[in-house]
This record gives sequence, C-alpha cells and structure tokens, in this order.
Amino acid sequence: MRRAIISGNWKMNKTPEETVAYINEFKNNVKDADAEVILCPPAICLTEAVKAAEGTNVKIAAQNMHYKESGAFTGELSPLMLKSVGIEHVVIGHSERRQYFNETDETVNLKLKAAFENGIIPILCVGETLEERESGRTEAVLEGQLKEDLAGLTSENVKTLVVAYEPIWAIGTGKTASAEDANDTIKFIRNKVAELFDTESAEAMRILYGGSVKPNTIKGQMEMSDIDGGLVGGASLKVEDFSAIVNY
Ligand SMILES: O=C(CO)COP(=O)(O)O
Repeated sequence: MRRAIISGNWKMNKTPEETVAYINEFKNNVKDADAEVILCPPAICLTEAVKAAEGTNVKIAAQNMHYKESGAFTGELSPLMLKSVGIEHVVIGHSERRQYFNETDETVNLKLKAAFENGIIPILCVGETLEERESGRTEAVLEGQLKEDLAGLTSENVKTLVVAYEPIWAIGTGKTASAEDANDTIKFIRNKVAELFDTESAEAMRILYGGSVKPNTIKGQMEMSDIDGGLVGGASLKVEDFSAIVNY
C-alpha cells in the first residue's frame, strides 16, 4: 500500500517570517494527517522552515538544486547544502524551471542522480503542454521525459522516487484534468516505469497529480486507484486551504 503524499509548492512566494508564521499555524491543523505532508518554500526560507517544523510531521523540501556538490555556479545551491540544513526532498524538473530556466531532461537526469547520491528524495515533475495534448502527443511526451530523466537510475532509486504528473495547461489556470483522466495518465506513467525498470519498483513509486488542486477537488482525486497524492501550488499558500487539502 503506497502512503499518500500531499506537498505544497510555494514557488516564489513568502518571506522567512511569513514562512514561520504559516508553519506555526499549519502544523497543528495537520498533526493527525494520514498523508505525508511536505512544504516547499523558497530557498531563502528553508533553514527557518526546517526549524519551525522540527518535531512535527511536516517535512520541508527544496524547489530546485544544482547537480554539482560545489563550484563556480553563481546563484545555485548544492545537494550538500540542502542536506546540511536538514532537507530530505527536492522538487526536480518543474515545468516552470524547464520553461523559464533552461532545465532540460539532461540536467533533470543529472539532478536526480545527484539527489539519490546524496540521500535526498526527488519529486520529479513531468507533464505535457496544451498543444502537445491537443495534438495527441501526451503519451509520447511523457515517455520521452521518463526515458531521459530516469536514465541510469536503479530500481532501488525508483522505489523511493516521487513523480508529480503536472499537465502544464492545468498549472495556475484553474483547469484541472478530470480525476479519471489524471488517473489514466498516471497509470500510463506507472506502466512505462515498469517497462523501463520492473513492476515491483513501479508499484512502490508514488505518483502525485499537480495542476489547480483545490480543497474541493482533492477528495475525488484521492479516490482514484493510482493517484498517490497532490503537488499543490496556489492553494498551498493559504493555511486554511492547504490544511483542508492535507486533511481530505
Ligand atoms: O505547479 C504546481 C505545483 O507544483 C501547480 O500549481 P497550481 O496548483 O497553482 O496550479
């Protein structure tokens, strides 16, 4: 039985002070949650966030990292730095990073390997654009991303990997894939990973849905056979809304 994960991706929102205030309220609301609870604040908030969440069931994740351990990479953070402040999860390959910051399947692959080498669990984002969907290429696009992003990983890696299926047309638009459609695509992802690795590893891997998840959509999504949780953007910014999602 796969344990659900509900993760909030704050993107470029909230200061360290706002982060601490949020966590101080949020931690009490979600202390009895069945799901694993993860918050992804901006990098500058990570240290404070880890401290504020200490001793609770709220885990703190980074939104990105570099694949090298150190060096001349101005503005970047390394896996070692994240580890040193107590980070155990990192979002890799979010569509916004692919779209605006030149993230490619090749760098995503290097980052996934670096995360596993450093004992950090990656949350890998994959998904298709509206144009790719409308031209019937969703499965081909996902297959390409999975093949390249997961190249060279081991079955053991795949068992702990978290994948987030985030159709790009559903991010921040208020449009969600129907729960059935998202479930079918997530099943496709699981089957592809079974083909690339093995069934046991693919069955152990958690696959989340992301894209306009709201308090009133999560229940239907979580009733699906293969949706193992949510990666929530906008609705994770308000304690009340995200608490309702976590406690679906
Ligand atoms: O990109 C997302 C989470 O990573 C989804 O964002 P929204 O929930 O705002 O659509």
